[in-house]
Amino acid sequence: MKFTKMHGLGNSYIYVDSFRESLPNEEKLPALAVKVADPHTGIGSDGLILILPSEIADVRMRVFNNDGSEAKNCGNGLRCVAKYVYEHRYVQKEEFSIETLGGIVTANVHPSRTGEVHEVTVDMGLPKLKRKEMPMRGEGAALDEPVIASTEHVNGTDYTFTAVSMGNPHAVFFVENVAEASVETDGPVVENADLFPDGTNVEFISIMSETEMNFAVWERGSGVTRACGTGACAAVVAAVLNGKASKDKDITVHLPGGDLLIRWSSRDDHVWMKGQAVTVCEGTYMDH
Ligand SMILES: N[C@H](CCC[C@H](N)C(=O)O)C(=O)O
Repeated sequence: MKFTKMHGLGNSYIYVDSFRESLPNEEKLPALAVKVADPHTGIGSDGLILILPSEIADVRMRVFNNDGSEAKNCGNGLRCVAKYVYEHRYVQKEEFSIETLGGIVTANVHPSRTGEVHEVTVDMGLPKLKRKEMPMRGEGAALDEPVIASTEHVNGTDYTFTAVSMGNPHAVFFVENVAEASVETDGPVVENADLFPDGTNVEFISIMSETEMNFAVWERGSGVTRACGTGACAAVVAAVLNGKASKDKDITVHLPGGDLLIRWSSRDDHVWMKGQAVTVCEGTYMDH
């Protein structure tokens, strides 16, 4: 199976182009994601991303984490898919739509004079803030309420976080210093809490200024990654909701793998993300 390995700020995936490659049967996709992601017996990545035709957008992206679970969205993946489909001339325009399980987004590539794409802007659409939209468990009217700096009791510990869905769920914690955040202990506890029927991604944020924040992430289904595009969007939304940042400003999110520029626009309430997209290599995977 031919593949392309790409990354956004070190958040890498194995991309399979279904316009060129016949895909394995549906039921084999989770196991394929686990196999190709393995750094020793596979190719090595945070998961698998499929590039597919779409009936409702210019192209469709499917995302599988390295545990085989399918995700509804992937910000770094969207930028790499946009780079790939533009450079392979599947689209002939610089602005086009991408279908995800979490909804349709709009990508804008910024090609160099040689037609290569190194940076992409994505309109990630509306953040979803209601408890039931994460989804999170709750009762009655609370399901229609946002979860802002809410303290929830998880496995005997109180956790205070803000919940934001970018099509996929994020629990955002504000900490003094992300370097001291207990990403690998609190991350999996929150990810797998009964509170989240579908699990959740877990972000740890420290605010540096009105337009800058540091970021660490425990991703649902992949663990610690160097970057999470949807997580960076969720972090900026959570910061605004908590009065720690403002809408309509380009906020630099410093992720372990590099920086993303995120803006929550008051014009249409959409979240915009701008960042790199890099092709690492192409090859043939010998499934076994
Ligand atoms: N682990 C995520 C999917 C990948 C998201 C992340 N890599 C990004 O760039 O947004 C989830 O299960 O929702």
